[in-house]
Amino acid sequence: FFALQVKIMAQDIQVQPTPRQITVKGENMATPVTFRLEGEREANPRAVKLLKTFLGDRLSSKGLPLYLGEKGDRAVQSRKRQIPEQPEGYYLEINPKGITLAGNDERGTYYAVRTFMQLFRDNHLPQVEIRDYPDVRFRGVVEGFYGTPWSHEARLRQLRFYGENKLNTYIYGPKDDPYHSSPNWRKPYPAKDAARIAELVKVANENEVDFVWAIHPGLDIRWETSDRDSLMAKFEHMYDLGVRSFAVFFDDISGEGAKADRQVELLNYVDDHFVRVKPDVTPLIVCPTEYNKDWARPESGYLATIGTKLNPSVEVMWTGDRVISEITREGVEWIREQIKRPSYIWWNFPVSDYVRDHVLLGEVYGNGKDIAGSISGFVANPMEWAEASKLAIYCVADYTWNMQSYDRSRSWHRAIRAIMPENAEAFTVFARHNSDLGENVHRFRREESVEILPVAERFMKGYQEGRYDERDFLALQEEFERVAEAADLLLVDNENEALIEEITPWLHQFKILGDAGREALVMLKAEERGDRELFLRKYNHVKALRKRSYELERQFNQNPYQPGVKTGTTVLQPLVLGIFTEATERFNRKNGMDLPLLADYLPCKLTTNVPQLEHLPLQVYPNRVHLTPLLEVVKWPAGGYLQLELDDLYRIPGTRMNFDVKGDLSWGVMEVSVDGENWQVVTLTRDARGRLNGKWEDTPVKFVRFTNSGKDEQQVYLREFYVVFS
Ligand SMILES: CCCCCN1[C@H](CC(=O)NC)[C@H](O)[C@H](O)[C@H]1CO
Repeated sequence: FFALQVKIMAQDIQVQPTPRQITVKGENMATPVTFRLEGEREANPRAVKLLKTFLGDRLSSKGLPLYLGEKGDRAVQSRKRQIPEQPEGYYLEINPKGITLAGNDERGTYYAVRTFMQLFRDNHLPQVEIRDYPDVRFRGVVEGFYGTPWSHEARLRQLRFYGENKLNTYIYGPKDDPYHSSPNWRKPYPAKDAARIAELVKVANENEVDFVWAIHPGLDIRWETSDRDSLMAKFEHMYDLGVRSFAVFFDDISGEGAKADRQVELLNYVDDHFVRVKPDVTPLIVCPTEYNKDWARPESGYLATIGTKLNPSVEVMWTGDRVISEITREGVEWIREQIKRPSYIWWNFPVSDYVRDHVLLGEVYGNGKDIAGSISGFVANPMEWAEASKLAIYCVADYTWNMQSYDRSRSWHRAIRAIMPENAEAFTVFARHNSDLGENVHRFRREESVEILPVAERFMKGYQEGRYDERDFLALQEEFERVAEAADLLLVDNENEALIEEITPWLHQFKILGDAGREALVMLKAEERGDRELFLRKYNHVKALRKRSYELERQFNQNPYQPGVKTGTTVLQPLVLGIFTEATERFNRKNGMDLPLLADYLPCKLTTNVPQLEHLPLQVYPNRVHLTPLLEVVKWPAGGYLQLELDDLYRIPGTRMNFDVKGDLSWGVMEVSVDGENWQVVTLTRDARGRLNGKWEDTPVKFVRFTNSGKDEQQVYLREFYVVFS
């Protein structure tokens, strides 16, 4: 019986991340009024500071002894053999004779204190022994996305969050910071920015987080000593600010900067003449140009060069089989062969810079639990929404510390309670329906609205076949009510104002979705009962809600890539549209009316024979359609075309393309057609910024296409491509 009881008690002891081994040694004990701290002179000063701040006036020269220190320190000598050998491992013991917090190294001691703080209750302490250590050596976040870099305050909050969750790495590499990348990577930071970096380093150290400063020189680096010296000088400048961990990113570049042997020569030089001569700098990290298997060209010999010529101590990053992909055992073993060392995973989730109108709040899943042996690090690339990214980061902390025990749902629920303790329920509803990315260029998708999906599918099928289960109807009604409630509760929540500020546009959209869902269900019943007056009232209400939704789309989160605010796109939005459409069509038939359905914009179909454009989502507005811009270079073959087919005949008062091409654009031809057979050429003029503009005011047309009519493949950046209709 006792063993069972002990087991039950072990489960209800919640420590984050999940420790490797907890043994309950007896009943809970009363929390001592005071503690006598032993070992503070030798122990990790950051651990001492954290513990003393936490215990405050419970510290005294009398009281229960609390032994703190690293393996070899006198205070924890008697427990030396109990301490795990692994880096950052620790041993924790609480019993009526005393408490031991002993690390295998300084960080281990710090983590023992963090665990103790989580176990602490004012009136009782569990009698436990914990032996714990992380699966993955380097764990954390790489701020490596395109778009608005995180604010200084957001970064400070992140570093404290990492300290609480035993993440030990933050890599500073925002693509749009001009001092990280071109044009100013050669220049020192202006004083104000430099002071902020120095503060980040200080707070990172307090939280036992390595602040890794990354440089992204590849867009315009010249393989001469002058640029090598510029890079060295910049690293010295960062060293003077307190930075002790460095990275070089060669991702998303082409041309000169992408040459493997030149990169390796530079990296080995930096390793030999900077990293290894400084007494306290951690191993250099590089993000290679071929950073995923999809882009790896065996014939280029790029990875082979990295594997055979790059100093073995340099860490090599990897995003998996594709730019955005789940990390599998097979995948990490493949890359390990190529680069002749474990890879340092750069996981491109929850980054959303290619689906900027979505927030990604879903569970962290799909990565192997058996990859720890083949990787040296695992850092997540987050969204530009720092607080919202904490949900996934919390789960990554859990997963990378103790893979075998990782449970995606348990971790996700704990993350929500950690981030929004008061409104955890409301935030859970919101996060459930804001997790998928929608159609996107990388074709990476996530589950969304998992619980309600079977009910929604069964209900819609039943409704269309003329009989549905009333219980399903009520379940959907309940869900839409929860959606509306959650939105309002979160909009007035003040426990995490930074988070609410980030997601407010999506909360407004979520409220509209909840209201529209409930009203669409009322329409359905009114139509069934033949209650014309009520039906028309609710019909108009839903259309008004839809219009408000569009207005939000154009007011918030404007950016040149995926402007707007999408929520519940995979299940709830289609469900509302489906119910509204079916009810309205039935009403029209029964009453000889022709109420228009929701102008779900003018449907517009894209067809193309340019591989990279095949799955390009369109941004469609009542009178415009935009192609989603692409970050990577597009290879446009000779004869390659892109065609937009409209639902009706329209004039085209304006069309604009920006391919970011300095040179000749005469290979590009724009044509329009009524029937898709006979085409007329549209005259294009090139404006001062190199953009192509055109219009077609003659007979209305149904098709617009753009073709590379030259004989060579063209390489362009799809910065902007839109067509206005009227
Ligand atoms: C240009 C082709 C798209 C690449 C997209 N990657 C980038 C580079 C990268 O992944 N490096 C490892 C940024 O980091 C970005 O955030 C992330 C996802 O959009």
